[in-house]
Amino acid sequence: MSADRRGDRPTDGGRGGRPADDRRGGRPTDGRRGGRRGGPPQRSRTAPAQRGRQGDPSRLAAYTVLRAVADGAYANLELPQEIRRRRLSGRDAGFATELTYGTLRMQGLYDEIIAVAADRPVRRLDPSALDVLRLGAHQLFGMRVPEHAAADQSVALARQVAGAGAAGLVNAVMRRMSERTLEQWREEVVPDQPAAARLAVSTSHPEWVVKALRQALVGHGAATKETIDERLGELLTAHNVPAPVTLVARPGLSTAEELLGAVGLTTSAGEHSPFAVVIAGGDPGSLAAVREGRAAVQDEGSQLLPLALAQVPVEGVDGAERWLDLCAGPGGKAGLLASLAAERGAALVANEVSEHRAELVRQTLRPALAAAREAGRELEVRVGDGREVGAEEPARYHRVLVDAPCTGLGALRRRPEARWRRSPDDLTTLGPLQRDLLTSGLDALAPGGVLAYATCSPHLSETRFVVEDVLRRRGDAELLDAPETLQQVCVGDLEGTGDGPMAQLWPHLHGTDGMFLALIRKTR
Ligand SMILES: C[S@@+](CC[C@H](N)C(=O)[O-])C[C@H]1O[C@@H](n2cnc3c(N)ncnc32)[C@H](O)[C@@H]1O
Repeated sequence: MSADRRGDRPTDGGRGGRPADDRRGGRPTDGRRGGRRGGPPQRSRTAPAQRGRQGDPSRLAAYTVLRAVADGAYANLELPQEIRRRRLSGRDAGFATELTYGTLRMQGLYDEIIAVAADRPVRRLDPSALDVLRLGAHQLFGMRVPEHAAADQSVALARQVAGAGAAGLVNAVMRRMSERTLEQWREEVVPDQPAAARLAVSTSHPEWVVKALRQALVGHGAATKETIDERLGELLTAHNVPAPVTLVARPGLSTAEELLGAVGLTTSAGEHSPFAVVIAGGDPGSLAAVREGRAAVQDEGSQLLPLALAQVPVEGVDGAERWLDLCAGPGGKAGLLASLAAERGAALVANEVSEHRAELVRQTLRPALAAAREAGRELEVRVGDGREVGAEEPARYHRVLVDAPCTGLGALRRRPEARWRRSPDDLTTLGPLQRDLLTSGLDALAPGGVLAYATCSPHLSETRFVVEDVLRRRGDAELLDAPETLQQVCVGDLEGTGDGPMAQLWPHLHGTDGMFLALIRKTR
C-alpha cells in the first residue's frame, strides 16, 4: 500500500491530514460542505459543453478501477496496475487511491444520495455515469475537493467515458448533491426503520452484515444489551477508516529496530506484536528488508495468531517438533511461523489447495526456504486439499494452524469492495469447508499437540459455531484459554478479546483486523 493511501480519511469528515493535492482545500474538517459556511455553495459557472474534454488521469484511474471492480476485479490488485499504466506518482497516486477506496467503501450511502439527487433509483442510471457520480460524491463528501473542481472534473470525466448526455446529467446531480452537507444528506436518506436498516445506510454496509456483526459483538462478549448500539456504531465506523500500514520484522531475518530506523519512513513500534512496526509515512516498498522478504506488510492481529500458536507448550514430543499450516496461501502467517519454527529447530509444512496461491507462499518464504536448506531443516510448501491431510498423515504434527477461508468480514477496512460482494449464501459453502478443515487439522494433530483455528471474520457461523460443532462430535480435544495466550505474546495490555476460551480481536477496540482465534489441545 502506498504511503499516500494513508492520507485517506474517514469519509464522514473526520480528522484528516494536510491536503495531499491542491485540487483539495477549503474543506472544514467537521464534515460540512466547504461552501456552506461563508455563503452560498461554490458552483461552476462554466457550462458542461465548454469545460475541459478530458478527465484528469487520477480520476480516470479511479473510474477504471471502479468499472473493473463491477466486473469482478479486486481493487487492491487493479489499482496498482492502473497507477503504473497511467504513470501516476506521489500526490496523484495518493489522490487516485483515496478516491477509489473511499468511493468503494461509501458506495451504499452515496447511492442513496445520488438516487434522491437524480430523482430516480440508481439502477436506472447508466452504470458509467453512476460510477462517475459515486466518485463525485466522494470528492464532495469524503475529500477536500472544492465543489467547483469536483463538479467540473466529474462532468469532464462523464463526457470522456459516457458521452455528452451523461455529462449533462452528472452536472445536474453534482449541483444538487453539493447543496447539502453529508450530515444533512444522512438525515434525508437514512430510513425511518429499525436500527439495523438505519445503520446500514448511514455507515454504508449491507444490512445483513450489520445484523451479523451485531450478533457477533454480543456472542463474543464485546457488547451487552445496554452497550450494543454504541459498540456496533464504533465497529461499523472503524470499517470506513483505512487500516494502518504495519510491517512484521520476521524473527531471525530482520528486527523491529532495523525497520524503526529506516531512512525516509515515519515509523513507530507496534502496539501489540513485538515484531510489528507501524509506518505513518513513506513507502514500505523502499525498504531492503521488505524487498528481500525479511519483513512484510502484515496486520498486527495476523501477527499475534502464529505467536499464540507457538506460545502454548506441547506435550509428548520426541525430537524436533513438526508444524503444519493447513491453508497457507498467500503465506503471511506461514512467513512468521517459518521464522518461529527456525528458532526452535522445528519442521514446517505449508499446505495450500491452489497452485497459484502456493506459488505466492513460496515467494513469501523465499529467504526462509534458503535458510532452511542451508541448515538442513525441513520447510516445505505443498499443494493439496487440506481436508485430506488428516487422513493421509494422522497424528503427525505437534502444532497446526487452520486459518480457514472465510467471508473476511473482519477485514473490511482493507478490502473496500468486499462488503458489497459477499452474501449470506457464502456461509452455506464456507461452513462445511471450515468444519472439514478443522476436523482434518485435528486428525493431523498428535496427542498433546495444539491447533489454532483462525478466521479474519467475527461471524458466529464461521467462528464459535464451527469450533463448538466440531468439538462436540469428538472426545479427543479441548479448548485452551486463547485470550490469556494472546495476552502472553502481546507487548501491551490486550483487553476486550472476550471471556474465553475463544478470542476475538476487533478493529474498533484493538486497531487490528477482526481476527478470531480458538486454541485447541488434542488430548489423546
Ligand atoms: C484465509 S486464507 C489463509 C491466509 C494465510 N494463512 C495467510 O496468512 O496469508 C485461506 C486459504 O485457504 C485456502 N483453501 C481453501 N480451501 C482449501 C482447502 N480445501 N485446502 C487447503 N487450503 C484451502 C485458500 O485458497 C486460501 O489461500
